[in-house]
Amino acid sequence: MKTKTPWHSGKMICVAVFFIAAIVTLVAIAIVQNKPLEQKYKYGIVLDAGSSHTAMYIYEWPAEKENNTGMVGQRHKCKVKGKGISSYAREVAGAGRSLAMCMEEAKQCIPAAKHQDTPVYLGATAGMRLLMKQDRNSAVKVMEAVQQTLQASPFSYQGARIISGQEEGAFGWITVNYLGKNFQKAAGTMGALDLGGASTQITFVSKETIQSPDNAMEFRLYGNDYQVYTHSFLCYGKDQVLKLALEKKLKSADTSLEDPCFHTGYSEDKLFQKVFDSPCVQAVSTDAMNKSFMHKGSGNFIECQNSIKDIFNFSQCKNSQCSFNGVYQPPVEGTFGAFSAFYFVMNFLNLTGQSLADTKKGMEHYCQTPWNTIVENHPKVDKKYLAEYCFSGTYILTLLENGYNFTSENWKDINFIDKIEGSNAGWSLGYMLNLTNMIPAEAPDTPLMPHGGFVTLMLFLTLFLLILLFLGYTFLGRPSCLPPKEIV
Ligand SMILES: Nc1ncnc2c1ncn2[C@@H]1O[C@H](COP(=O)(O)OP(=O)(O)O)[C@@H](O)[C@H]1O
Ligand SMILES: [Ca+2]
Repeated sequence: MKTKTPWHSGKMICVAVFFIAAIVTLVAIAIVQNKPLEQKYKYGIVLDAGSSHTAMYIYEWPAEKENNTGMVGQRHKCKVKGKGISSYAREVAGAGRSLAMCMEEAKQCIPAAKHQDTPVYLGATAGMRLLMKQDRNSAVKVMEAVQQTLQASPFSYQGARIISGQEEGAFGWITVNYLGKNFQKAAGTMGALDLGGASTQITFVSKETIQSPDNAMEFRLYGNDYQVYTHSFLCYGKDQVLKLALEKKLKSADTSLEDPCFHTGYSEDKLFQKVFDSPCVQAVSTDAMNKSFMHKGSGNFIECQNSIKDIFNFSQCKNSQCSFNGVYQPPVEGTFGAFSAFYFVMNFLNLTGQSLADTKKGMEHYCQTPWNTIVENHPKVDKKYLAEYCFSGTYILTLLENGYNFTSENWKDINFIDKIEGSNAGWSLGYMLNLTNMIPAEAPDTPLMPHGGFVTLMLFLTLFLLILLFLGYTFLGRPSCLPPKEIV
């Protein structure tokens, strides 16, 4: 007598084939679905036309994640050779030409197929704001020249304009908080301190209701409302402040000037024109402009600080409190990112992580070091920068402590930063994010789990059910719906 097992029955073979086919299909689908999607990148270009120089930034981001915070990163930075575009007032075509090399780099860096869809923006800051005051006609022509160069590139030209001080401050704040992924954190945002050559910006969220509309900016980002205090001080960038400081010390009849903000042994013949060529200082006669004076250092931090205090007006304030020059400012709150020249100078001086008292001691020591020692110790550093670090560091300390009212308690809340997650801190990223609508007002709906995770989970659950079914069949006997075993 032979017993025919169910495995030999046509029905069971059929079921088994279906089971196996189903598992193979599921595994295949899961593998295909989970294969990392070929990342499609998008690109954007921003030219930061500063008073001292222009920098081109190329940003990139995965196309399908453009509304997630922190997804846009800096792919490449190109420094334009030569000075800022405002220095081309007398030879405007040169401003356009100066950008050509960086635009060429952009063509190499961004895949050709993407050129047409890559937006390019140029934003000019305080150098051009000053030229606009001094010589409007030339300023307009400089902007036209840079516009022409950008329009001639294969990228999608989106505009070249002089941005306002409020925009410069606010977009710097957006950049640091976007890169720090702070917009979706409960911990709050970080203030932004930007020091340029011709202006400086302070931007932060204050508990206090902003008392002057010029200093208030409102944003709704990722479902949260932010009221931001911002102010840009034109002429208080470090290059213009040096002119303001020299103007205070120089009399038109002087042939030499002893300056505590420069090192002993430093001595340089300078034209009056170098000091008085800016709308930030009082004009002098053409005669006086052509004279020169011997700029000599005496290297004394305390005296330097006292001389720098003279360029701030601390006396008048129409609001509950002010920073300086009658500008309303609520008390500083929270942590701050201090970038651009704040970082360059304090990083050079090795004073980015010290207490306020130690920072002052460090400055005192640095300023009294003789010029020849400084030159010997830093043979590779550009002499122009090198000569000015004592002045710039002292100005930074004075601006932060006496201007913005940072104290020895909250000094540690200032972080001197160059980059966050590989991208430079500055207004340019925030500017592009804003213009491309990449920061949504409301938080995007996020699925419970990523797609890949979902497919994997479904696969495991299905396998688990199949195993249960199989075990159920072998241990508990055949379901009653199957035909009874035939005994032959
Ligand atoms: N390595 C460096 N050391 C010191 N200062 C620097 C260094 N690199 C750039 N700077 C200074 O940083 C400032 C940048 O200002 P910039 O962005 O051109 O002007 P603005 O923002 O006012 O239009 C300038 O004063 C420039 O001299
Ligand atoms: Ca700048």
